[in-house]
Amino acid sequence: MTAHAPAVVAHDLIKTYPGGVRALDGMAVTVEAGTVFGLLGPNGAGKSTTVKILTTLARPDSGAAVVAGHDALRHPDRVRRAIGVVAQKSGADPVATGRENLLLQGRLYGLRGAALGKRADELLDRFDLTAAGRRMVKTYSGGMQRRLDVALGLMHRPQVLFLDEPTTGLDPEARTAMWEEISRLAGDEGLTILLTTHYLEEADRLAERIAIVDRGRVVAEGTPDGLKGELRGDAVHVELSRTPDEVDARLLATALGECAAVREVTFDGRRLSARADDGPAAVPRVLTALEQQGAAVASVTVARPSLDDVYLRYAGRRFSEADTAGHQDNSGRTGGTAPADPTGRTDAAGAHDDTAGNVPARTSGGAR
Ligand SMILES: Nc1ncnc2c1ncn2[C@@H]1O[C@H](COP(=O)(O)OP(=O)(O)OP(=O)(O)O)[C@@H](O)[C@H]1O
Repeated sequence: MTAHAPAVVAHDLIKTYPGGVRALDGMAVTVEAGTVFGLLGPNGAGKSTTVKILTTLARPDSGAAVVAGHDALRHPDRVRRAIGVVAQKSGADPVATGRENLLLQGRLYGLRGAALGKRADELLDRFDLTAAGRRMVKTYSGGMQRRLDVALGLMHRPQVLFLDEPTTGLDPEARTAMWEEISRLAGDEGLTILLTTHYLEEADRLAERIAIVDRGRVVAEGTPDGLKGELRGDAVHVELSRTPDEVDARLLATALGECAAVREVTFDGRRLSARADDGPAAVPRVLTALEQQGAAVASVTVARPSLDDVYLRYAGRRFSEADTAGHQDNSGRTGGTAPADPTGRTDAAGAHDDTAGNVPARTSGGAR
């Protein structure tokens, strides 16, 4: 990788799973070296599929991906040596100790002797696991296990670390601790981190740049503040007393549009959202306009734009709505992510993911 080359460049990625599910539909991502980049999207948006391709655990139907200066499709072995992967499901052996897991991981990457033990102890210390290092992993709390997963991903000092939903399933306290840890990692010299998340707050807090992913492609990209800044003015949210039907919703939107104080009116059930240059000043006019249409209002809030507002603007629906709809959106299925395959193959069919077979069974928590 040359000094200023991006750590990850992928474009035009298309991936169709068996059964016709188009998981990626022109996905593109560029991550500058030494930065934290967030792929933010609801369930089923295509984040994990992107990570699987970038980490050589799946192949796209078409498109290109270069990671740490190596072509991920032509030289997957070179990419694997340069990256660490923390997959959604823990890769640690539950009946081995934390330290044993680290030692095994290090051996898979060629570390031996004193250097191996030193690196394992260094990481146990760094992730506050020294006291638990000689205990079996099955006795660890969720947060401890997740910290060990990240330590495993770092054992061989990768240039690029992939964190797939690093805090999903953690309680709020463990999540905050993990955020602090990731922020610290981001300060490590030269380490590039690509994380996927469906937590708006997580992306906002950790990532220097964010790509918002919806239905297999990026719908908006920028810094969290830049993205929010693009949405001029305040967000005005009105909770109606009852859900308007389609005709009423249209009438209300027209009436609000005419009152000139607000723009970009959208409905999500009983919730109406709009933008206003001066939110507080717009509220009385909004209430009057709604009242004139006979709509009863339960509550009104005015807020600075959030990433949820950014998502709404670019994806045309609320993040929570899309997250709940999950995989139904582009697959027609309701089933959630396909079960991980212990062989390291990540596609349901697996047959065309032939590169995955060469990954050491425990490569930093890959495809499990
Ligand atoms: N092995 C598979 N076989 C068939 N369809 C799949 C497979 N893996 C993922 N999909 C489908 O591809 C789409 C994208 O899934 P993907 O897991 O990449 O999304 P995601 O954004 O990571 O979501 P999540 O946060 O739930 O993991 C979804 O519709 C999903 O159901």
